Amino acid sequence: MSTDTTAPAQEIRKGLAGVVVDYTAVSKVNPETNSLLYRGYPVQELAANCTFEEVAYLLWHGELPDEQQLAEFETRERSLRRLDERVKRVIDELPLTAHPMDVVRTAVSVIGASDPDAADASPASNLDKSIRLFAQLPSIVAYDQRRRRGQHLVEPRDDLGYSANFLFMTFDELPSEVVVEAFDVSMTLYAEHSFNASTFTARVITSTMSDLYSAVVGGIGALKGALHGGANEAVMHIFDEIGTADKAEAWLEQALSEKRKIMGFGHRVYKNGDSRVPTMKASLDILVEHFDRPDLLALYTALDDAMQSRKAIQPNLDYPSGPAYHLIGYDTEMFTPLFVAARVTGWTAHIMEQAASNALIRPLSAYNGVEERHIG
Ligand SMILES: CC(=O)SCCNC(=O)CCNC(=O)[C@H](O)C(C)(C)COP(=O)(O)OP(=O)(O)OC[C@H]1O[C@@H](n2cnc3c(N)ncnc32)[C@H](O)[C@@H]1OP(=O)(O)O
Ligand SMILES: O=C([O-])CC(=O)C(=O)O
Repeated sequence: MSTDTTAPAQEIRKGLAGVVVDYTAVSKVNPETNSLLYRGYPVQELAANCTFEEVAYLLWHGELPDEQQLAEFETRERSLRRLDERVKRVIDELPLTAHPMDVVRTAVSVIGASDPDAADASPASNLDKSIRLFAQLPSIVAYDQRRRRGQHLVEPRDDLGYSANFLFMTFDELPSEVVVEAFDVSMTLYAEHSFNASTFTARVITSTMSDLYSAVVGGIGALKGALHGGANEAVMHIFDEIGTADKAEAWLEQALSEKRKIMGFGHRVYKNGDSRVPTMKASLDILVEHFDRPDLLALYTALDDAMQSRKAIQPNLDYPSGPAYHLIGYDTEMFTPLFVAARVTGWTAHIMEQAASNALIRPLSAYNGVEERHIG
């Protein structure tokens, strides 16, 4: 059977590699200068000087909040943290065999289905929904982590900031300042990254005039994959597989001979290193010191060194984030849901941007199936 090999009118860029599909004012990734700007601010400056709440506000509003705006925003966020009984019931119904990303995806879906204003896509309503998801995702992730350990739910505390409360709800104790800071930095670094696969998914869904919750659920589905957000979990599985630093080189040799992708390395846009890695690595170093785990740092360094001499492919943000979340105390399967809690800010900023200047996203394909034929 012959196939239609008609040459397409335009060059096909597999995976849309290098294709510019729209403008965005949310963030700028510049691989040439190895920089990442959120609304014009270098992400390193935001990580060093701002809380994650301020960064979320910036992504949504385009400007950092002044003192009063921040106080109002914090009060509102803290008032929305508690989960509805229905969301808790649905989480309780899900088997522990379900991946935590499936739990988060389902919980967001339930929040959307429970919102009588789900279909209202006005800017005010979308902002409202974004703040609610921002406030409730930590409660969902913390609850799921705890139920997997047979522990009871810990209610949020509205005298704590976002990251301190997130960790408190997860571990039922007040976290040390060092840990809160490292976690907060990771949230800021994970918050936004232009037209990555999950954000693009959310924008495609928004472009059909679907609702914000549906777009976020789609984003979660896209983030789950190991080539995207799922890599932070996969990094830790690799570390477990390798065991100790002295085995890293031989492990890598074997993995590459089997044509395996080494998780936490490589990037579609950055080819000379991910702009966020030095900041997250500095936080990892602090956590290693705090938890006295030089062995983990040795393994981190050994695999990175081996990868550099063998392939010269740089680590991406998932490489330092995975071991950082491990040290903080999360189970490996919870790492990508932590990414969701951060990235919901970027997704929703893009959803609002797409909705404000919409065009249905519908590319073309070149046909390479069988030529026209007829029945009989
Ligand atoms: C927060 C984030 O989402 S960051 C991304 C997280 N994902 C990962 O860490 C998964 C591992 N990395 C990868 O699979 C890739 O680097 C991706 C998917 C992130 C980027 O992929 P692409 O831009 O499509 O790069 P591509 O796959 O074309 O790589 C170019 C070459 O480098 C190789 N390469 C890239 N990354 C890796 C890796 N992690 N391990 C081994 N080889 C790799 C490819 O095999 C390819 O080699 P080839 O030319 O001999 O075929
Ligand atoms: O930009 C990408 O392709 C992936 C990434 O690093 C992110 O989403 O943070």
